[in-house]
Order: sequence, then structure tokens, then C-alpha cells
Amino acid sequence: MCITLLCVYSAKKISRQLIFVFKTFRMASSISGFRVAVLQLTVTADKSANITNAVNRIQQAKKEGCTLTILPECFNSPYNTGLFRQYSEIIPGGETCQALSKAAKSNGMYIVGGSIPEIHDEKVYNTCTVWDPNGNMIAKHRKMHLFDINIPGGIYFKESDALTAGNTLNTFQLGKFKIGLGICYDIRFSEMATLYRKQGCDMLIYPSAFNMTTGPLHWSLLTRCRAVDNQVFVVVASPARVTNSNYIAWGHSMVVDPWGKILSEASEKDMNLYLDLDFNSRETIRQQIPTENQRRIDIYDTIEIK
Ligand SMILES: O=C(O)CCC(=O)C(=O)O
Repeated sequence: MCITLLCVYSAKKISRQLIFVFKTFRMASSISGFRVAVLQLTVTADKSANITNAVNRIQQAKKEGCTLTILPECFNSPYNTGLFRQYSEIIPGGETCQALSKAAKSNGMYIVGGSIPEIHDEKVYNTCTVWDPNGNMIAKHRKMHLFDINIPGGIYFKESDALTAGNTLNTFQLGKFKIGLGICYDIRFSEMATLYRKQGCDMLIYPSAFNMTTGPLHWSLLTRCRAVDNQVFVVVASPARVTNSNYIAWGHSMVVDPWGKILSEASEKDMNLYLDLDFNSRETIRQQIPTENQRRIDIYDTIEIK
């Protein structure tokens, strides 16, 4: 009698455990996205204040239930070639990285840390770092295409006066999603985004800071192009517009889906965007318009993928 009862009890316990494992597995495999925050921060000349502001806003994003928070280009320093070296720090040992690591860990979230001026071997780079919920740096991207342009009556900017370009594509994994990184001017180079898609990326993130000359016509166009070309989500995160600054950012941070639709767009003001991303839509679009399998690579110049 006792043995029978024990057997029934054990069988019930095992089946309860199996149901739990099954439910957990079903939940994990049905997760089709995550909530993202894009922080359109006001950047000042005060580095510590910029960092504190970012950390506070990351906490707000956590309260909104976000898994990933994205900061803008040069969020800890003015966007100024004359100041990059002065504001630069080592990665990951510098004060900005330490703050981002702590913020990622204490909020248990992924952070794409915009970009900061990085110093390495006396050279200065425009660098994006990525942090996981344990506070580990899981990726780093140095801007590959330096922003050297000259538009008379519009804007002259020569990043190469102060910065060295990075030479690598960089991705990271957030659960089952692969994310490719670029910084601002990098978005103009479709080859880079295409390579990311070929590497299996689901989403591209560009911390950026377009300006009042190129922003109005090119910002949204380029973001939507990269999304449609590659059938990926694209996020561009800009600083807020400060009209009395040397470099006036366009603002208008946005999230675009693989169909090219703007899902969320900021104004020029200081604000946060919060959005749930559903990656199932990306699969549907890829099936409906299967350009990836239709490329005439037998005709095009082929690009070697490593
Ligand atoms: O491409 C543009 O028009 C702007 C690029 C830029 O501002 C940057 O690379 O920081």
C-alpha cells in the first residue's frame, strides 16, 4: 500500500516537473522580440553630467520594461574634432564604460552605449560599446567610415583630422537575435549593411548625430533604405537638438521595420522612445519578397564573406 502511494506521488511530481519544463520551453521559443528604448539625450560639455544623465535615463527604460537601451553617438562629449582627444578614455577601463557596465548590471539589461571618443595607442577612435545584463562588454565597434564632408554654405566636417577609422564589422547576440553595429556616417555605406545581413543579422543599430544640412533629406531615407535593402530592423539614435551648440544635431531618432515602415520617431527634442519589436514580421517579409535568394551574385562583383 505504502509503496503504491509513493509511486503515485513520485509520478505526479515528475509529471508536474515535466509540464513546468515544457511550459518554460514553449515560452522561450515563442518569444518573438523584445522591448527597446532609444534615448535621445541632450549632450553638454560636462562629461560627468552626460554620463549621469544617461544612467538615469537607462533606469527609466528599465522601469518601462525594456530589454535593450540604445544611446546616441558621442553621448558623453560635444561632437567636435577639436575636443575628441580631451574627452577620450580607454575602453573598457574609463569612467564612461564603468558607468555603462554598472548600469547594465544593476538594471539587468543590454545597453548599446552610443559612442564615445576612445583612446588606444595614442590614436583616437569613435567607438560604440555593448553591454550585457551581467555588465560584461560583449561587443565594440569603431566607426569605419569617417565623416569627412564639405558642403559650401552647409557643413564642413573632417573627422579624420582627429580620429582613426576602425576596420572591422561587429555584431552581438541578444538571445536568438543577431545585431550589427555601425556609427552614423557608416549608414551611408550600403555594402556594410549588406555584409551584416549576409552574416545573419536581424537588426542594425547606428548611434548617430546627423546635422541640419543632411538630416532633413537623408536621415530617414538612409535608415529606411538600409532596412528595406536588407529586410532588417534599423535603429538610429541621435542626440537631442541644441540650437546654440557648435554642431546642431538633427534629432529624429527612429526605429524602422524590415518593411521600411517608421515604427517610432522622435521629434528634435530631448526624449525617450519605447517600442516592442516583433521579429516574426521580419520572417514574413523575407518570405514574401525573397530578395536574399534572388541576388544575381553570379553577375555582381562578389564580396568575400569571412
Ligand atoms: O552622413 C551625414 O550626413 C552625417 C554623418 C555624421 O554626422 C557623422 O558621421 O557623425
